[in-house]
Amino acid sequence: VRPFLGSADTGIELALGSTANDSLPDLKNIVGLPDFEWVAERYLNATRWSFFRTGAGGEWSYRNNLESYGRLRFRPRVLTDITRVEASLNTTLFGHTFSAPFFMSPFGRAEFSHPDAELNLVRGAAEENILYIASMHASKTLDEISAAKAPGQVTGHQFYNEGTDADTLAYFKQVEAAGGKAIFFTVDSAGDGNRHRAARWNVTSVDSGYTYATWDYYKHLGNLTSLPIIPKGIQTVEDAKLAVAAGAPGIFISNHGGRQLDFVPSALEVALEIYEEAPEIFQQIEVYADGGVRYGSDVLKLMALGVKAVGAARPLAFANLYGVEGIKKALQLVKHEIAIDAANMGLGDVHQINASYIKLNNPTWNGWYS
Ligand SMILES: Cc1cc2nc3c(=O)[nH]c(=O)nc-3n(C[C@H](O)[C@H](O)[C@H](O)COP(=O)(O)O)c2cc1C
Repeated sequence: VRPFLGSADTGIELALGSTANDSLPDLKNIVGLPDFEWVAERYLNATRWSFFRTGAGGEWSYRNNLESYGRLRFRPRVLTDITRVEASLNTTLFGHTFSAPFFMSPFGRAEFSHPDAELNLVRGAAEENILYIASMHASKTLDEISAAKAPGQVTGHQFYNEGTDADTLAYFKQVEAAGGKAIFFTVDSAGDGNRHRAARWNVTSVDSGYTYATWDYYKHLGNLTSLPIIPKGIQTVEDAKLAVAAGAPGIFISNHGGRQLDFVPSALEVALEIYEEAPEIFQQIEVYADGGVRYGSDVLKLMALGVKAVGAARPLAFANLYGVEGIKKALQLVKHEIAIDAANMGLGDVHQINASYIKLNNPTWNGWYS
């Protein structure tokens, strides 16, 4: 067992270490996404903390999600005009324009960090014009989430195959009525997740049991809705190709935050595999990714390989301790980091990033960094 640096030491202990465990530090003292996790670990009770934090098995996938960004180096360019980079962040996803190439990944049981649960998530997303993808296992009902939406707000909705076609059709109709514009079909959870940390507190997956889902079933789902259906949980280039062949308008590279199967590749590793073996996929369809994203630089590394937009879940679950203001602050921090990091890489337009801005075949790629 080697020591694992879950979060870089950037001095939060020195600054906020005297905060009592039952109080939240002032939001103005939060300087980055990892700070919300530091707060949550001290503030939440063991059951709630363990539900959000858990990974599968020995949590190697969880750690690797965080650490793999640290193995890839940038190749920044200098003396280019970057003064308009902030204005370049707008990103169009499934035909709708948002303020950044960043979105909020779906997670269940948001009530564990705030009584208003998903209502804060959807409201914060609206105020910052960021895509929010609601979990099918949200604490609030879809009607409640829908009622909290701003007029015209575009949301995505996550789907697990857990019932009959009639149940699925009813859910899709509800999503459509709620103004949902895309379905994210979670495909990485065919079996239950082996979650030791969560099992100790009896808060393992909400989606347990064995799930029937095949590529034919994926195609069949297209008969039940006209919304784009994006498979969430793609982890190999083979499956990325099968998704294209099945007519998917997009794919979502994800390992469920390392919560389903231990020893699976991080999003960065999967994106690299697709980049090396079938780079045309990034042009053919929209590619989304998440897992361990905590800094603007993580977003940029995935985008350099061709990923269109990048998500995070746990940081938003923890930011929700502060309600809507926490969600807004988290989204503002990420947007700002993406912009200033892109500027320091010499990018006048964040969407011009490509693989020449990262060092492929770096000797540290296969080694541990921390
Ligand atoms: C507490 C929690 C609950 C989650 N619930 C769902 C879910 O209901 N559906 C789903 O597709 N993914 C779910 N996920 C996975 C996230 O959508 C996302 O893929 C992953 O957490 C990203 O990694 P990150 O938490 O390191 O950002 C959940 C993740 C967490 C942490």
